[in-house]
Amino acid sequence: MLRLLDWARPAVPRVVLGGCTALGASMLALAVPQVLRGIVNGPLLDASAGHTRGVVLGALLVLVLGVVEAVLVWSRRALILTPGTTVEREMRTSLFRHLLDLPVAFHDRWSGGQLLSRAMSDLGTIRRWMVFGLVMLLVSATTLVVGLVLMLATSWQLGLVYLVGAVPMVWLSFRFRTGYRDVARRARDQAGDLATTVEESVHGIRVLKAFGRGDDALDDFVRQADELRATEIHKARTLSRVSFALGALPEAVLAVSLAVGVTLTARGELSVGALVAFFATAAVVNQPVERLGALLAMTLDARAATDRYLQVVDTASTVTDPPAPRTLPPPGPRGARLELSGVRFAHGHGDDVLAGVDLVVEPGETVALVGLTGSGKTTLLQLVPRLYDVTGGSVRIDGVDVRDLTRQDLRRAVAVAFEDPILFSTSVRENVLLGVDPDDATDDRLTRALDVARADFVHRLPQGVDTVIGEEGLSLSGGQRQRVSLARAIAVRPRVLLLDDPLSALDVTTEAEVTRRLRAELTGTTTLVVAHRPSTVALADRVAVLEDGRITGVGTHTELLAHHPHYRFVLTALAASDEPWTDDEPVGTEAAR
Ligand SMILES: Nc1ncnc2c1ncn2[C@@H]1O[C@H](COP(=O)(O)OP(=O)(O)OP(=O)(O)O)[C@@H](O)[C@H]1O
Repeated sequence: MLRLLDWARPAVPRVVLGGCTALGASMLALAVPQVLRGIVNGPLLDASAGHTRGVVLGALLVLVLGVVEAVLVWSRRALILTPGTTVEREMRTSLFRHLLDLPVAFHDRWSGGQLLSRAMSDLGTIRRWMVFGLVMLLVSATTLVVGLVLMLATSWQLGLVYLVGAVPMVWLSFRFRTGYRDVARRARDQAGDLATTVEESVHGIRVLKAFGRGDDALDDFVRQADELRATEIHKARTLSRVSFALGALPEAVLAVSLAVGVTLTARGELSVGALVAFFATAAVVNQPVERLGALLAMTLDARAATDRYLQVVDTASTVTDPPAPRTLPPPGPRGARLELSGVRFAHGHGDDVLAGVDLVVEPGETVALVGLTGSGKTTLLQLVPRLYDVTGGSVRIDGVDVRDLTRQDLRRAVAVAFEDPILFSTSVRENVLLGVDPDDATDDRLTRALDVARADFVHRLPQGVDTVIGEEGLSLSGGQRQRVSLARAIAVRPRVLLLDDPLSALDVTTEAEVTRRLRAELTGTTTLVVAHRPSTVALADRVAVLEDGRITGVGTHTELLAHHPHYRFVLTALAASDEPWTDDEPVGTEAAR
């Protein structure tokens, strides 16, 4: 948990100061019994002393000590509150920054709910522990030690009785620590799974409703909620057992001490004042002992939360900037040369999806990538902007390996329109200009991109391009979202444009219009487009066939149709699942032009 210092360092002075005030308050509480001893042994029992005056002075001193203690307790809260929230914000920001930096492969493995629960409830737990648990644990431990010393000094026999009683308490605390640690971690992981279920159900609410599977989702949720409840009850039982023991043991020890103490006083071996002081001190010391269970539980919860937090933060990003980055040569008038040589890739520890892809897209050229479903077309596209890194071979833009560029330079040069267009809950303008440098984010750039993507419907939205579109653009239709997403890729004016079946949700007329405009616009851009429809192939100068993880044919549509059996097979499969495909369809360079 020392690792928390990485974020908490600036807050340390105030936390230490807060800890000191809390300690001061505890010490004052321990001072009260000593005043009592003075009162009992002095003005109360000593007939020669001025009774009333002494008692009143003593009472006044106790009052002052009480008031100062209260002020110190208040100061602790005031001192620690702000740094606690600051540390939480810093840790949350670090986590989010890191999540943005981690490669897509990481996000493939991690569910949203697990990340969300780390960012929210785990960090809340860590903050509460830092500002309360940690401080109180240290203060309680110090109070305990100082109190024990005072008790031993007051009467070594009674102090010894108390110390012997402390042995089972320490043993119990250690046992509790081992048992509670695992269950605390399990509860947090289960809460993360539950959050994932909520997130997925809300995300897929339309599917659940359309298929009438709401009850199944609810059953699933209730099962997970029950599991979490069982773990929480197990946790609470473990804590209540130790809390009971830590509450009852000191009382039992006090009962024994009382018997021993009264005997010692009766024998004249201990003054009445010392006896009173011992028990008043024991009453102060018992408070932290009784709190110990809850504080230990809080600490172990915070430890589980810290482990979960560090698990993400310590995951190294595998897609990083090179130590000595290269820059791309100045852009040519026709776009960049995209070259994939011997490219291999496997998702996780699975089989190779790409097993030696060789493909060159010349400057300004548009190549359509065609292959059966699951052949790896989307995967191949994602290797260019380094959403994943190749496991073999290389991807080069104008002769420079994409891994030798900084990610910022690379993403300025490459833009992608994904098949599933994700839009953010911001305005159309911000969505479209997302990848454009702020200095270049002009109205002209926006309008032109919207025009080419035939997304001019946005001008008819209530606030035009400033209309905030719903979560993931849900308030737009599928085709509208695709066009905004396409406009976003075009607005970057990249050297290399990657389109993953970007027009699949458009009607035939709109698609033909977008295709025409794209062809006119893409003269200075090299484009690789995944095609599922003949009309998308119409965009292309050449077609590349992806088969068994390799490019097995490159040529115009007509050439491939004549000589490539797998191409014909893919086309038949695509045509069967889509619109009719005929030989005289206006596709390929010759036909399209
Ligand atoms: N994130 C992932 N993790 C693990 N495997 C994946 C992942 N994404 C894709 N795959 C697998 O990789 C293979 C290629 O998938 P990919 O999406 O690249 O195919 P595709 O040719 O684009 O398919 P489609 O035409 O249906 O869009 C598939 O077998 C798929 O199951």
